[in-house]
Amino acid sequence: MSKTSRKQDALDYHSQGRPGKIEVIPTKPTNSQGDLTLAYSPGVAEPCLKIAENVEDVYKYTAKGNLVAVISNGTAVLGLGDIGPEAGKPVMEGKGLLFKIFADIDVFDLELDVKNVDDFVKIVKALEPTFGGINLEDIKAPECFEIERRLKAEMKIPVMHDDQHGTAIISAAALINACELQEKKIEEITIVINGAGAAAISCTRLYVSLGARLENIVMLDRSGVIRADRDNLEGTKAEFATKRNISTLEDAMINADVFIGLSSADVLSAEALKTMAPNPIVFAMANPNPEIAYELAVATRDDIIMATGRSDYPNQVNNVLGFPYIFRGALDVRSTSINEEMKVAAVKAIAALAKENVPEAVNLAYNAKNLKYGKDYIIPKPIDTRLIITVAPAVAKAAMDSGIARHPITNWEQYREELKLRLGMDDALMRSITNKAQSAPKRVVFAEADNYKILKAAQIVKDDGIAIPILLGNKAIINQIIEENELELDGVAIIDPLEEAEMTEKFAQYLYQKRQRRGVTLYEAKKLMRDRNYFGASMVQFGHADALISGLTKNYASTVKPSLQVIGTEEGVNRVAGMYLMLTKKGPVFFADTTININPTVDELVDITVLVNKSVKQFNIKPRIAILSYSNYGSNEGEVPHKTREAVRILHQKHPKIMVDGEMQANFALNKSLLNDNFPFSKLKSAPANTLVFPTLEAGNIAYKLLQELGGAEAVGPILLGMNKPVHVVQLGSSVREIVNMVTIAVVDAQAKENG
Ligand SMILES: NC(=O)C1=CN([C@@H]2O[C@H](COP(=O)(O)OP(=O)(O)OC[C@H]3O[C@@H](n4cnc5c(N)ncnc54)[C@H](OP(=O)(O)O)[C@@H]3O)[C@@H](O)[C@H]2O)C=CC1
Ligand SMILES: CC(=O)C(=O)O
Ligand SMILES: [Mg+2]
Repeated sequence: MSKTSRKQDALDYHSQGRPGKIEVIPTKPTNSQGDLTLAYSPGVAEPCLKIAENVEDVYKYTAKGNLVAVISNGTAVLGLGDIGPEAGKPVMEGKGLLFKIFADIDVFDLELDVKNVDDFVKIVKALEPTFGGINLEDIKAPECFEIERRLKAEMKIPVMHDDQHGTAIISAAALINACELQEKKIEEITIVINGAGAAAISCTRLYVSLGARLENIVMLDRSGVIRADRDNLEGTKAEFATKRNISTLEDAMINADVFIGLSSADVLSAEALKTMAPNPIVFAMANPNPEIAYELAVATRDDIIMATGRSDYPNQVNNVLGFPYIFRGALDVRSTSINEEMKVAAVKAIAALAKENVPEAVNLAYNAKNLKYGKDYIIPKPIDTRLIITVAPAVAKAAMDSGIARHPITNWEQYREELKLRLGMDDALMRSITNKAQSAPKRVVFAEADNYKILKAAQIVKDDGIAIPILLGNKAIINQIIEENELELDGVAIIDPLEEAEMTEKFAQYLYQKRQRRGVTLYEAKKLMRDRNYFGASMVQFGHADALISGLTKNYASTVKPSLQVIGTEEGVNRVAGMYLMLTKKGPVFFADTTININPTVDELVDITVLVNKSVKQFNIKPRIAILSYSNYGSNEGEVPHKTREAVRILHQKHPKIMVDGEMQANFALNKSLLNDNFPFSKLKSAPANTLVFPTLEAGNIAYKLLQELGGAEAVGPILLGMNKPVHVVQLGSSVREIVNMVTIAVVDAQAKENG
């Protein structure tokens, strides 16, 4: 993409639709006159009076506790300089957006037309009743130091100048890890800091508090090296003046271990970079363009660890990794400020998280196969949802331990769950299914192990203790994929059916016995065992594995067939069916049949419902089943209303314990009041249905796909129902996440089948 089109894209992004990037959305119902009476006059007077009696109640009755002001006067906007408050507004709206999406913190961005420190402090101080915290942004040095110092001293809510401390925290975490990777000690490294403003001063102070030696640091501003003998040195600059007899960036770079850029674009040359010590560390953090272009730096030094403030290169060292979570932790314990202990806790939490295995969603988002702690991954990626559950609790705990928390957290497990819910990570059901799987992992055989996605999923389920993978396929090919992608599958069994004469003989004999009257000869049975779906199913049948996963590379029907022939259906069950677990914004809902029975008869609908009822219980959920149609309790005639009505009648008669009703339309099944108002006799009147049985495959299939695309629901499945042993077939081309989900379900299925 050309530079011009990127610029135009950025302008379009901001101008199209509703201009800007944020809006205010009510959090309470506003549909009726009654709602408005509560939201505004006269109802609103009640919380007003409560707060007047006890001012702390402002946290109970208003949004204050989750509201942060992002405040700037536009004097140091990114590396663009003093461009004014209006010109800085897109950045402040951007900070607001990041606060919201990464930490569910609401923001009002306030751009002040004020340069004078006294006036600035006076205005911000007066905002204390409105906000739970103050994030100062892009205010130039040296005024920013006094502004922050005075506001911290005079306000009882957390105040943080992000460019100073957010940047210091994240770059310190990155520096600790980069030193470790380059085998350097922080106490010994020589550091060149280019820039002597808000960010540079605060970063340097933090590095010193973490062990860096003042005498090993050279700081530069626009006039060159800050030397003790320079005239007119401002207070903050004097703190880092060097005694060395050098003047230029080029002088300072000779043999330096680390370059920290917090100045402006393209000020570091390749020539200067060449003179650095072996294994140099370069954080060129000026935004939007770094002190040296990423490509130039890595082309100049192959022993470098290179980071920028940008999201489009590896190692984004940007305060976005810090401020959302620091404020989240501070707000959640209602701390009176953000102190050193909280900052250091954030540094340690961020640095440690980089060493953990990277979730697949992060790999996918960055189009990476396998991000791993190393030179190109020294700190976590901003979209990593583990940041909130790692950094915010660390910060909150540090606030409590250092005695500045007014609202301590007592149940950390619950707090972490709440944090997950904040990001819409409400996959509580999937988490509980995962926990269940982890409580007794089972051996899962992967029929298509000569595939990267399958191997990656195998690694994840192994790492997470969900399953013990068994890989089927050609050993050389599988090992080559593992090696090429740096997967970690040491100790995992790889079985090539073509090398397993004994097992093949045993499995073929079995299949021959089962199918000899259905046209299968022993010779053919042996040949079939070369197909990994037959071999894998046989392994499960003979107890060499507990579950089979297949289907990524073949169509559904041809993947299921071998298992049906080898394993067959459950005793007393005549057919199999497919079910999806839909993780919707309103909670989990099961859909069936979405995969197998095209136009089920009445009996088939009954069988499907019985299978679904049994399977939903495996997930510790009490099934509440609605059999769907376009008709409600006889309101319409036709083939579908008739067969669904008849299925319900038989179910009520033969399976009275199953909580099922219908026929009904989907909105009645899912809306308790609608159902109660119109059909108060319904068996489902006390709560909405959580399981929907569709009259035809097309209805089920279309419904789940619409919900996925338009409703943003995650579909887990299809869960194969009715097999005698756990066999699960992923959809052609599934993602790693979908495969992992399927394996988790297969393990829970295996546990249930083992326990009868
Ligand atoms: N990646 C990240 O997370 C962050 C990056 N930054 C980046 O850091 C830079 C500075 O921001 P901030 O500290 O807030 O701004 P300030 O205005 O407070 O400070 C800017 C500093 O950079 C110095 N400077 C500017 N140009 C040069 C140059 N060519 N050579 C040496 N020094 C120079 C200035 O020198 P003088 O004192 O002589 O004017 C000043 O000391 C910006 O580019 C900003 O985008 C900032 C915060 C976070
Ligand atoms: C990232 C940031 O805050 C800045 O560049 O100013
Ligand atoms: Mg900034």
